[in-house]
Amino acid sequence: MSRKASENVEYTLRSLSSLMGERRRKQQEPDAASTAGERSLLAAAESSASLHSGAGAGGSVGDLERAARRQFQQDETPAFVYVVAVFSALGGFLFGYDTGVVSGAMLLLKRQLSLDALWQELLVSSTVGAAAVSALAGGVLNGVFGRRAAILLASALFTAGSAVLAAANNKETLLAGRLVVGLGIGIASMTVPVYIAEVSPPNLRGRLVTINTLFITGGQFFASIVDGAFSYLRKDGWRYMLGLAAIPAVIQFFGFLFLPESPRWLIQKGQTQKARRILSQMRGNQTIDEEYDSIKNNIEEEEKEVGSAGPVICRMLTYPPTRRALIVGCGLQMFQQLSGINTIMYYSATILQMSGVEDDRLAIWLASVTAFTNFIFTLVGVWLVERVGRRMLTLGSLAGTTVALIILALGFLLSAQVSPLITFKPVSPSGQNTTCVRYSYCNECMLDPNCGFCYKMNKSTVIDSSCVPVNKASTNEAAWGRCANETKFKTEEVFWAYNFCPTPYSWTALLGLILYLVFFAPGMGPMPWTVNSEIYPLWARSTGNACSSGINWIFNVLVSLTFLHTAEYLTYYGAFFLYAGLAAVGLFFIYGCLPETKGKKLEEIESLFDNRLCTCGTSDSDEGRYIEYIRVKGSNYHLSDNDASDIE
Ligand SMILES: O[C@H]1[C@H](O)[C@@H](O)[C@H](O)[C@@H](O)[C@H]1O
Repeated sequence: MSRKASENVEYTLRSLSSLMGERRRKQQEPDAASTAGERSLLAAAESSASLHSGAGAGGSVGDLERAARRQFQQDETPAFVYVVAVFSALGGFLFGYDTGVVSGAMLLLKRQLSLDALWQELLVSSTVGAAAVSALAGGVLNGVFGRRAAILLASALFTAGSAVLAAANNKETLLAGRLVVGLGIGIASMTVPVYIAEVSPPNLRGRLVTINTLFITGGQFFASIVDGAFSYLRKDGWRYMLGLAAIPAVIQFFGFLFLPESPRWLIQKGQTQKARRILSQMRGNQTIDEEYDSIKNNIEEEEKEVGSAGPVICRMLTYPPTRRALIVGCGLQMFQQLSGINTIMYYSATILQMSGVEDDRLAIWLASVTAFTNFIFTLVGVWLVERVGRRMLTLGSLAGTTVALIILALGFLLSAQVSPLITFKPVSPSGQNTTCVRYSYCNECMLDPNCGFCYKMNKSTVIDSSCVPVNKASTNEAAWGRCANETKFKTEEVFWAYNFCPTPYSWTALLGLILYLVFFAPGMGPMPWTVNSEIYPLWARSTGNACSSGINWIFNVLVSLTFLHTAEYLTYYGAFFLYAGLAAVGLFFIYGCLPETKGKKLEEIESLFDNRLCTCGTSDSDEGRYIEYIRVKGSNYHLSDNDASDIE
């Protein structure tokens, strides 16, 4: 057992035996009510043990331990913790909404403000870029001003940004609004999981933090519905799409004016009375002495061990346990993005079009089915996280994601192999040269962002096919020729495919897409956020989360900006095989390096990183051992194999 872990056990035993001493002392005092309360608790535990084991009142210590555990689980968590978690998770909702809504808004914006490709790219990526910067800077903000101030600032930024976007009259103002919203997203993405983790009781922490990711994917789903609904409002529909985010932002802002600061941050800043008050509010009928002492001792110990001089990031990098935690946290966030979630979400409409969905608007609605799948399966993650634990959930999820990526890549590979031949080469009306006429097959034409595929169908065979320039103002039609007028497609019996090719293998890609979301959403989606909120000691928590969230956003930009180029060089199937390869590397990393944090107190988790990095798969870690608390005489006890015998 590591030094830190043994100190923890020692501390727990010390507090347990002193409280036991107190218990015996008090038994002799005429405190009838409390003795009766205590007896009833122990009697309940014993009778429950006998009931479940059939061993009678003298059942084994194991039975008693199990019964005590059951008893503890029946202890009510006050509704206040849930209220706090939900209000904080509105930050996640805004993160999801603002990153998701832009694709639909852009369809309308580019027409109304005649945006060229560069401006479209700027308006989408500026938010993610700003989020990366503010997530990194959010560490200092969190450390100095606290979690509550950071969340208030994020909701103020969301509100201001949404108002600017709704009222914008030119592209420059839009860019400013998107940057402000991005700053809010970055701060929220790193603060909310930390705040929720710090106010939650250990047995619910994973579930409550995962709710934040449920809100992210919920925000993305809601954004896709709003996109669909307002896409009918050709003029100014985008104002509603972008401005609606102000509503949850204002709710969160006013909510947080009344919600408390994280007790852990307050203890760190020496505001102990306030911290005790908030902690008891959060724990309801459970007393807080042990939790409070353990946070306080931990802070003092850390200060002795690591010191408090120099920037936190330097201290983190020179102190092996936090350095290892940082590598694990950043690695998880990096592999989340490298497995391509945002490309999959973004290209889901294309994948669906490959499967024969021709109507653009239908494709937008179907994309909301993708977002819905992501959302619903994140809910499965919320359910599983406290059952199977973070490690198993992440490993299972990434393994499934890798297989799904391979199926997706195979779908594209098969489609490329039967890609329709180009049989008709029309001459450009203006006589200008176009690269599109050079291609012989649809899959070459599809990878050129300037060209689209125009064809007719004879039963299930593609005929009279040509590769022609796309209309720069609307990718729904060609620049000239048979496919130049969207409204005439039906009468002329022609079809237009931009970014995809008609294929009989679309079902394989569709299967890959669905499997991808089913596997990714419960584990790889939420776990990087959840695990990062738990693995750093208090002094390093804001900085650790700032770095790992920054990595998440940096890789988010990198993957989305490089996807089209990667697809151009490696083709679609090459790009998805590449993601599958990266996900497989991630699988080894997680297998070796990610310890189980389920059920542990935040103060105990640091000791999981005492051993050499990447020995988790083989080490004798406490994996699978569930640490629970039982309340005896109104005190929280840490129940372990050693101390169970102390309980009569
Ligand atoms: O955890 C979230 C979630 O999976 C989202 O769907 C995705 O868009 C984000 O990039 C990710 O960080």
